[in-house]
Amino acid sequence: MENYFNTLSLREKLNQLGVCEFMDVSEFSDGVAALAGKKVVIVGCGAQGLNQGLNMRDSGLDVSYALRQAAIDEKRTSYVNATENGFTVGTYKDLIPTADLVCNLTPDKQHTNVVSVIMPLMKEGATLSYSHGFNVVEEGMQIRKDLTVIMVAPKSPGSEVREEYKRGFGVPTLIAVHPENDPEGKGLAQAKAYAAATGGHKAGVLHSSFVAEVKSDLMGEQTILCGLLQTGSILSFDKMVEKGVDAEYAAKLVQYGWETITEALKHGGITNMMDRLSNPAKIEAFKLTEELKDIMRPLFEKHMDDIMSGHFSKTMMEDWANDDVNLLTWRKATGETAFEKTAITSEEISEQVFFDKGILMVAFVKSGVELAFEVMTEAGIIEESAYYESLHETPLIANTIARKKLFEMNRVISDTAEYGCYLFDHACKPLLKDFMAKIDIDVIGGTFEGGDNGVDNKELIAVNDAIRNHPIEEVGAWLRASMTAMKKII
Ligand SMILES: NC(=O)C1=CN([C@@H]2O[C@H](COP(=O)(O)OP(=O)(O)OC[C@H]3O[C@@H](n4cnc5c(N)ncnc54)[C@H](OP(=O)(O)O)[C@@H]3O)[C@@H](O)[C@H]2O)C=CC1
Ligand SMILES: CC[C@](O)(C(C)=O)C(=O)O
Ligand SMILES: [Mg+2]
Ligand SMILES: [Mg+2]
Repeated sequence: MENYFNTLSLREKLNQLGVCEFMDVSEFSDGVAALAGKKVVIVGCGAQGLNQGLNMRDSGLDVSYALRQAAIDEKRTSYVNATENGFTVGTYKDLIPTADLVCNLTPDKQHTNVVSVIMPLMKEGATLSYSHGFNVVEEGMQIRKDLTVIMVAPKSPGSEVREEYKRGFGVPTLIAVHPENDPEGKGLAQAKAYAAATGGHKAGVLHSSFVAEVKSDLMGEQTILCGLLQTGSILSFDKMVEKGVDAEYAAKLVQYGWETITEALKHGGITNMMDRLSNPAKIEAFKLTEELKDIMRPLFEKHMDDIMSGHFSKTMMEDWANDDVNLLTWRKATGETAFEKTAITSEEISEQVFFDKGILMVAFVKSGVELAFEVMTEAGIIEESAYYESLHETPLIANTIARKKLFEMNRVISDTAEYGCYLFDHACKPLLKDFMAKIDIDVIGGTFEGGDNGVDNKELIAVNDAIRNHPIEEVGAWLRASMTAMKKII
């Protein structure tokens, strides 16, 4: 097998990277009809498997779970999750031959093994689906020609896929049909029905390609979504403790700070997040952001370049073949950071205080979101996709840190995201050494001395203009407006 993306001509690479059409909610008027009465078998019952399955069943689809024999025999969490929720569970041999749609929701690392075992069991003309295209794009998995291959990729952790559905909504979702496997031309209709069954159509569906989804998803998770939140957590906490802030207070400010400040992104983008600061603090956060962007831009570009060339996937797969030595070493090191180990204070921190004492964290978010967006779009990823993979998903990942710090984030995200997160974090922290040496508690954990709160008018106008006119603010405004409009119609 060889990297599928790298087999394409430059023209075809650019074509597939540029596939991105925002689908109007009216395109989902058939709802789940294309899958009604069909047998849906999900392989794997983890973060995405369980939550997507619950949504699909509630949307009227016939869903069961095929688990590996050992998971059934040992009554592993996947088995318990599926059976306690009243789903039929069986082995691959029991269920795969009966399936019209097989949803492969096992970890990416296992896809070649799993697909090689289930493919011969699939009936003629059935459909195989993924929620991330790594196996097809980076490993070049070849799928039997009679099978249709689709992708329905929620831009969200599995837990929020379920929570949003229960609220009567959904999470933005990318759908695609693999151009090499659409023998009957039914892939798009089925992908739309699957997205509707998970609630994604109520939040915004992008008709994308396997290639565009993989390259943007890997970039988002490695940089702003997980990598930079990890780096920012560790550096912010360590700085506060070094400067004498109570460690338990510092731990709370960081653990809940990301969630609180990024909530402002959901409502009004970076503009709104920055507007939550006083004028002098906003100008200071802006300056810190500009410095951070200059320092980190080459690292963001390296991650994008390595993802595009296949170097990232090649080296991660080498680690898979080497018993995950890097992943496990990095995971252990994360667990041993002082931030992870410090209990949090019971002292209340009010919502505004997270902004006022978290100016550095605001700067980390702004710089990471903008850099990820800029570098992705420069590489040919369409703005809407880049928005979902940066600004939109940051608050959803921040929620996981609020639950149980970095451990929870790295548990909930996929194996590829966890690997990429550590890779970025280990490269980023040394890069920020000189920058962090200059940081004091006026921008993290303490009070910003804004004097009499006065600012220079011209400087404030220039800063506000720069914030509001970043391209991510323009695309974000209309995507958020579409989400709100859909919420109102539905
Ligand atoms: N995590 C997320 O929120 C997101 C994930 N995705 C994508 O969704 C897919 C699933 O990821 P995720 O939900 O994180 O996966 P999980 O790590 O949560 O694992 C899913 C399930 O796979 C089973 N499994 C593990 N190894 C094997 C194997 N060798 N054979 C068969 N089953 C196995 C496990 O059950 P058991 O060990 O009991 O057999 C587990 O229940 C991936 O493609 C990922 O990229 C997309 C968007 C977000
Ligand atoms: C951000 C990580 C992710 O891509 C996701 C939850 O969308 C993943 O692979 O887990
Ligand atoms: Mg993702
Ligand atoms: Mg991912």
